[in-house]
Amino acid sequence: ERKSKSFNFAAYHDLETIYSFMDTLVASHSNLISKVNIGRTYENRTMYVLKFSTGGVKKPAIWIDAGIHAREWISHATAVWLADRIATDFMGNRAPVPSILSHMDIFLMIVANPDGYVFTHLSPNPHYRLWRKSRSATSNPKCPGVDLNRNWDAEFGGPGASDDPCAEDYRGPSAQSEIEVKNIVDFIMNHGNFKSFITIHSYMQLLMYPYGYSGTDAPDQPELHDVATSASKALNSWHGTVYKVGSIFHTIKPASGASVDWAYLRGIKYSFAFELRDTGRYGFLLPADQIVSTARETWFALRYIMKYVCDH
Ligand SMILES: O=C(O)[C@H](Cc1ccccc1)CC(O)(O)C[N+](=O)[O-]
Ligand SMILES: [Zn+2]
Repeated sequence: ERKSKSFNFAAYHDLETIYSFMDTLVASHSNLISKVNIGRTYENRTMYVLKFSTGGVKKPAIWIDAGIHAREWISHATAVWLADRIATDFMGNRAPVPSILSHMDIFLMIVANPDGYVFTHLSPNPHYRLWRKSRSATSNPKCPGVDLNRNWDAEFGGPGASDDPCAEDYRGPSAQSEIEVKNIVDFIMNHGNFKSFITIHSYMQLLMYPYGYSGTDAPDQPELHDVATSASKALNSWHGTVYKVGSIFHTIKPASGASVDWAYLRGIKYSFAFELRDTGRYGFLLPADQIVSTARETWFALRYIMKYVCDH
């Protein structure tokens, strides 16, 4: 039985509501969870990461972010549910969360692109609701925004990214030019002890690993493929949802400047990207009545990955 007060996990919420959910969660689990301000966005909103820790200094850490693409609302909603689940499993002494948290810290960023997320709530009109990028000024006043998943220093400017500000995969003027990306990079580099980097997107039902910028196998491809395959089986065991597993390049598309490749190239071996439900029927407009089942099956995969990382 969850004592998550009256928060409605089966609905999509705006930024203000997500931020107050975070405050409530921290307040009711002050021994486990803290809220870390990692900097501001282009439009001067605050970027928050939830830190789950049982103490110690710079324990090996796992990074999970959601919402780097504003329209992928199921990713933010899943991250909200995951935050509550990690807390309740820890408090309820439910394996494997206590043992994971005795060895590692978990950093969960529910909204990696706050400016874009707010923009998607301004109107149901597709121009707003289906916005993907950030909201920064570009060289073209008619086309603001950078694709924050093409702005990382990982083969920046390579295949699968555009130099046209009006393109959905506009990479920005230079690697880490976007403050939202720079804040995360600085946080992870300053910490210096991350073992796993997991980014949550939608849709297509995929569990992917590096590289996106090239079709060549990453040195750890065999192990990463095994972990992702086992994780997708754990996910499938719950509701029967089928995920495809593979490298970003071969599974969805070439993509340079992506966060997963950046993390892997920086030595964060266990780097993965989730593409949540569905496979196209609703796409980015996934009905709210699928939030909890999507989040729960995703937890089974994440739990597997975190336990694997903890054991290796
Ligand atoms: O294009 C993207 O950044 C993701 C695919 C992806 C995911 C992780 C690393 C590189 C690429 C696909 C999506 O989630 O954005 C859905 N879409 O193409 O709109
Ligand atoms: Zn995405």
